[in-house]
Amino acid sequence: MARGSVRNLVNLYSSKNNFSRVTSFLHSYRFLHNLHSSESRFYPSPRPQIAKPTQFMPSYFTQFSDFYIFPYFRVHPICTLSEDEKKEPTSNLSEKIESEFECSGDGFAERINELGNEDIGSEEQRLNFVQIANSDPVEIYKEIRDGVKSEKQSRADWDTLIEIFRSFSQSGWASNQALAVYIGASFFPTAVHEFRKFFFKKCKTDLVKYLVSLGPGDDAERFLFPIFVEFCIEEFPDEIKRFRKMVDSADLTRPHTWFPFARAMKRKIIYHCGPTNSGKTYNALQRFMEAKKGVYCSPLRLLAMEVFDKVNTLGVYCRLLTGQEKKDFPFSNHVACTVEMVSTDELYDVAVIDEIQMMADSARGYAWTRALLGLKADEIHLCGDPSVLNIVRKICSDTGDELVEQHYDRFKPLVIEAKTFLGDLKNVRPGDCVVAFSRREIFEVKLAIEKYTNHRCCVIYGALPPETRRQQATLFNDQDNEFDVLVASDAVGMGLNLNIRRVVFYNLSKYNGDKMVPVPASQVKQIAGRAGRRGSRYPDGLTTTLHLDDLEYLIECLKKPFDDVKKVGLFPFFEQVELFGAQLPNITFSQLLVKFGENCQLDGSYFLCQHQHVKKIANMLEKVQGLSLEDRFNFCFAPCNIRDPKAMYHLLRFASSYAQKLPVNIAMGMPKCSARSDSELLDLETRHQVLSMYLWLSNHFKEERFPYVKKAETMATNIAHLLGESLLKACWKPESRNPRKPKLQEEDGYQRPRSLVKLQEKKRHEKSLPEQRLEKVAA
Ligand SMILES: Nc1ncnc2c1ncn2[C@@H]1O[C@H](COP(=O)(O)OP(=O)(O)OP(=O)(O)O)[C@@H](O)[C@H]1O
Ligand SMILES: [Mg+2]
Repeated sequence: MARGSVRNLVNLYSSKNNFSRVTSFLHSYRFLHNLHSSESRFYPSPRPQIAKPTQFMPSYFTQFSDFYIFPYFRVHPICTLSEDEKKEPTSNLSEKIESEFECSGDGFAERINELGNEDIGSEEQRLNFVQIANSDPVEIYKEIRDGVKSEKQSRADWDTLIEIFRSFSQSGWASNQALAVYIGASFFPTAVHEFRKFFFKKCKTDLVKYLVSLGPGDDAERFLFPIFVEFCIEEFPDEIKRFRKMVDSADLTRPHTWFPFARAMKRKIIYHCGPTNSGKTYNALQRFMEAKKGVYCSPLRLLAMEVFDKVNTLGVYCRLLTGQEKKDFPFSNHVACTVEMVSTDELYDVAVIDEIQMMADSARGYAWTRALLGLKADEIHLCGDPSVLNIVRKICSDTGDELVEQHYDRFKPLVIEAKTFLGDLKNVRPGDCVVAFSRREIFEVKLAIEKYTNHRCCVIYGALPPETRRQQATLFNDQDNEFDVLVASDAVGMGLNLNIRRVVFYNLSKYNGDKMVPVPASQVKQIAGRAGRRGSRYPDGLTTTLHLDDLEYLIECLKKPFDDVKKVGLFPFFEQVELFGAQLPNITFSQLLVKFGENCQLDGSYFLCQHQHVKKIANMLEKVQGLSLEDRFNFCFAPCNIRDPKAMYHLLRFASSYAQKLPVNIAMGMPKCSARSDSELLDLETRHQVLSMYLWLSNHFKEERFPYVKKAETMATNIAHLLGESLLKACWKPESRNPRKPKLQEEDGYQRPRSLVKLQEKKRHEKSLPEQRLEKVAA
């Protein structure tokens, strides 16, 4: 508090009329200050979380011996002034108050001045108010509790009192603070309702008058809250205990302590930090291959397959493990797996975690976090951009691991080309990769290029099986054929080594499940970085946009420094959800997940990964009887496209058979030939996804319950083959998987895509467009 403010306060304090208002203000100010300082220490994220007072405060209550509430009210009354001092404040008072309030507050002096202008009534009342404001809330509570019937109040005072309690029951502040004493948000309104009844029944006139003088709002809330806490502790011990147990079981703080074996090791973490195409993965894989026993964790099945093939070719025997496939190699000590599948039980000499920046991914981030925290390896190589470097440093200081940083530069700078496409796909050249962000656009581009030029296009997008993507990549990389252009979605963005000369962005906006949004800069960098890989036919990379309108955004993205990620993803293990669920019988699994999300506690460096996908499947499986909680949990993580009703239907069928203890069968025919239309192509994609799901389930449940694994594998291989064949001759207009959805573009012929960036950044586009130039930017 500034010295001037204290003087002001002392002056006000000495003026009789304002004595109690100032005291009450100090009261709430001190109270706020206490709470505020605990907030900033214990609520590191903007989202209110439940403080665990055990960690920082001495115990005070005997019945709840490990938490402590509002020490100032109990230990120091707000102003420890003698009676004489109260009557005649001296200049020493300013020092006294100042030393007690070592904080400053915005608007504090203004508030004091405001108080100075308010009149609060008779001398007797003033003294009463001072006494009440200085009283210990425990005493106030006891007085109400032990009192007889409430005294008669005026109509106006009752009305104000009702307003005060209404405002208290709706106070977000009070509801949040109540969490610290284990009054849950859902129980808070009931608790306030009971508190109100209790208060109205027995309160004394002085107290009512004092509250009325404060009026509805912050001051009254701050005054009432500690009394409310006393009431709750005495009246609702069972609710408090139950909620507390629930909160403790949703404790996701200190996740590094979940892996005691990894903590017992002294691990060496090597962070290969740099932009795309700088040799990060290459160098990490060198160590992996030299090791006696190693594991490579991949962000994609396709990349795991690539490493599996590559290291086996180089004579290092390696297994493959993804959610869908297990390929053993005799005498192998090495394994290439998808990051979700990595074992934290096995001991390794060297582990590689590729694309470590994916720790910050809103849905899958938890898998990278788990691998980093839990892998039992003497040496762990992380490959990624610098965005998570700071948080990895913090994690390593928490875990006690040694961190070595190796920084890399791009082998060759990425060059931005301007004014080469001019909105016309006819300007496509061999080695171009045209990037679009929806399946529909991908086929529109392919159709247009093949119709108006002599080029043939390969396609890569998320719904294609890895085998088909790989076949398309090989076709594109191979020079001895007419397929010299690649049309791809963002699925091309990670790790794959393709012979791309130039990445051309068809547009720079994508649908985020709700609306069209600009593609984030980090993703633009990642995708553009696919051009010009070392050792490929085109070591110098180029990138551009189809439309000049988008060029400025591309330049901006590539110039932008990497984000500094502040939080990485976490998701509870099944055991944590199970423990939490035990506190909440009679709710559905999907409700349980929602409750967990609401109540879990996280450190400031972590966020809870999104689980809409999981909740949607949980909802669908709700009616299936006979599944244990663990079965439900596992079914919910099956790789199922939740927007595809056919895939969802098959998942439901698999779960129902499993629950009835029947052998789970595929019950799906095999198409005889490749697709002749887009709807047939979509059907092939869905069938492959269903088979992939079957194989995934067979690896995550008892295999004997899924007796048709061999058949599913054969069918999946054949369908991937049919998909490849279909894509070679695909020359049809794309259809939507969901026909009811409004179409983003017109059906007839090739339409110029509308640039969302253009709309969103109209202002910027009013400026003159950049001159034709070649600009070197390190991506
Ligand atoms: N020292 C090297 N000798 C030979 N080839 C190399 C060397 N370093 C990297 N390469 C090759 O350069 C290409 C790019 O390397 P790498 O895949 O390791 O890059 P990266 O930094 O991991 O890129 P991304 O971020 O896109 O995954 C690969 O084809 C790799 O084989
Ligand atoms: Mg890499």
